[in-house]
Amino acid sequence: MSKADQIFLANCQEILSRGTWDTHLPVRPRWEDGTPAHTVKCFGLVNRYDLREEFPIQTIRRMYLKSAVEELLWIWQKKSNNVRALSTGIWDAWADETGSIGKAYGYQMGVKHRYPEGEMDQVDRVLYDLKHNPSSRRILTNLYNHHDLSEMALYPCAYSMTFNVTGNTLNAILHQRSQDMLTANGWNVMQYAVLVHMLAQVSGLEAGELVHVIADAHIYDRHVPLVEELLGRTPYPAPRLRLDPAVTDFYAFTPDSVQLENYRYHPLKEKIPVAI
Ligand SMILES: Nc1nc(=O)c2c([nH]1)NC[C@@H]1CN(c3ccc(C(=O)N[C@@H](CCC(=O)O)C(=O)O)cc3)CN21
Ligand SMILES: O=c1ccn([C@H]2C[C@H](O)[C@@H](COP(=O)(O)O)O2)c(=O)[nH]1
Repeated sequence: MSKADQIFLANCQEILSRGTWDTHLPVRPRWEDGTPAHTVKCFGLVNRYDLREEFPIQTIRRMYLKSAVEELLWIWQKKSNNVRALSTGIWDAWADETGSIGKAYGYQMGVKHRYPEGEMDQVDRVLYDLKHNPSSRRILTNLYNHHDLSEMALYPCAYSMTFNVTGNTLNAILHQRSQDMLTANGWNVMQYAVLVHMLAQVSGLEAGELVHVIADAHIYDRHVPLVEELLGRTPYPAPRLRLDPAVTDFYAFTPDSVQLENYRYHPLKEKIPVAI
């Protein structure tokens, strides 16, 4: 049984049974028809995924790993904030007429900062430190730049990665301020697990643990029946992740560098509506 399913189902069970509804509060997100999108939530979930044991991907519904990796590389490798650089339409609702989502995500990754070693952006600083300063306790990225928030279409949700090298193992903590459990929990976990695998491979390290810290873990009102359907399912074993072993430069990975072996999943008939 996939560990990612077990964790997701336990989180959802907890949110539905012990969570707090915001039905009586004014909320920002809307459904496509303009109705306020309310949620039930738990605060402060911490989930640990041991990437040495298995790849954390859900099997209780089909997960689109290549699309999730495409979005990850859009942010971390292309450092783009334009949805025209994405083949899926997942960000279209937040883009302006030029396709831009403002100074969010990839834009922040591409900003260069001055260091004694020269000018580097956040991704290049991580790659440099993993290679040259593996004992450093300062290897982290942060997209939550208060100075630019007013120019972001959506404030970053998965906003920080802290990397830590222990022996020959690369561990990481993903900090997330807000998590739409049904749409994006499995999506964010599998894409950041792939990132840890990619960074480990190009740095001569082994991927270790991914710790996911979620401040506001919520289920939207219209997702509750779908989550209840998923809670009744029996997960399959996790598939194996195959990352193209020939890639030694982070900038050479593509969504096709990632393959799943023996991915079995349950079909989900309904399309998941996303609150905007
Ligand atoms: N309310 C909300 N939830 C989110 O998860 C979310 C936002 N807003 N806004 C920004 C991004 C966009 N995200 C998204 C949006 C849509 C899918 C989605 O439709 N996923 C489908 C299939 C994708 C595909 O066809 O490749 C899925 O079944 O996982 C995933 C992430 C995550 N983020
Ligand atoms: O990677 C992502 C991006 C977004 N989300 C979700 C979390 C929330 O449901 C919305 C953002 O709304 P806020 O009011 O700004 O919190 O998008 C996600 O889960 N993962």
